[in-house]
Amino acid sequence: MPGGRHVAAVNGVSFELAAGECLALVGESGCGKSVLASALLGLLPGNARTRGTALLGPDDRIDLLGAEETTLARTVRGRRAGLIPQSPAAHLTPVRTVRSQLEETVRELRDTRRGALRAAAEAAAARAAFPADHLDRYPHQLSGGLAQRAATALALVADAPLLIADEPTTGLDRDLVDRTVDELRRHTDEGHGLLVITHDLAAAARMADRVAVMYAGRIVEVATAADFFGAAGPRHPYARGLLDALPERAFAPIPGLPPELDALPEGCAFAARCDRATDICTTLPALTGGVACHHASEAVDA
Ligand SMILES: Nc1ncnc2c1ncn2[C@@H]1O[C@H](COP(=O)(O)OP(=O)(O)OP(=O)(O)O)[C@@H](O)[C@H]1O
Ligand code: NI
Repeated sequence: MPGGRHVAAVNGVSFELAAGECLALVGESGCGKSVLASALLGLLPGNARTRGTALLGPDDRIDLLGAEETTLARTVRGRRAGLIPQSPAAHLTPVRTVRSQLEETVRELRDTRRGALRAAAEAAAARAAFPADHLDRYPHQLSGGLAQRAATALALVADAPLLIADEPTTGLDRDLVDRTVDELRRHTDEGHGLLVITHDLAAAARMADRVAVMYAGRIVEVATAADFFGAAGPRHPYARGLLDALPERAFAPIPGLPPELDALPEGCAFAARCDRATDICTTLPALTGGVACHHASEAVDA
């Protein structure tokens, strides 16, 4: 960071994602979701440091955190791991139309004959609800929502075994959110792995097999979507707070603010906002059995 400050944006994160599975990563703004996505794809700024391993398999397993940039650029990004970026407009090539970018991707990745290129590009656009009569536009001629759908179409056409979608439905109205979510679910069911980052818990409930909740740079809970959104409910007090904040539930926001990432407490980062916190919360709870909370196994007042 400027001024030589050091920010631990993501810490001790560990999870698995299978082919044909969708994992939703949720959590408040600034908790480290996009940094995690960028780290996995080697897209962090040059002054960022990563530690650990992130294996992408099953064949030709590669450690995404240890791989050389040239390897990531040539063989991983776009081919083995796709990204729908959080700011899609900035990632589209400004001087080329959406159609030409889609066709180019098809041409690079598949052995498609010329006539089939156009059809493949148009099919991908349709899947992402990108209107065919806008295909010949340049990125600067697109609204935010259209740029979002263009990025989704590009990711779908690239057909990578792993797709990381960072807020793929921002700026879309509910109808389009549902269409996009259903299309991404279909993509997952075709055998792709999907890590979807979202603020939209309703979208997560609609598409995810499992949910990972991030708070101040750490994963504090991983649960099946059925448990998380169903009768069992989340077990981490923060995760419960996220659900309770929804208008269709208690509509009760979590009081307080998350800690600054350059001034994290040694213990549980949520303790200062948590009504269950006790002395033990000054030590860091490990993620065991899917939850990182000293009080997770205690009964909750309804
Ligand atoms: N290049 C950078 N240099 C320094 N700090 C950064 C940099 N990029 C991100 N951060 C910090 O890392 C933290 C995590 O940011 P990140 O973008 O991952 O959050 P997020 O969970 O994706 O939030 P949002 O939901 O708003 O997209 C933030 O506090 C941010 O200020
Ligand atoms: Ni983000």
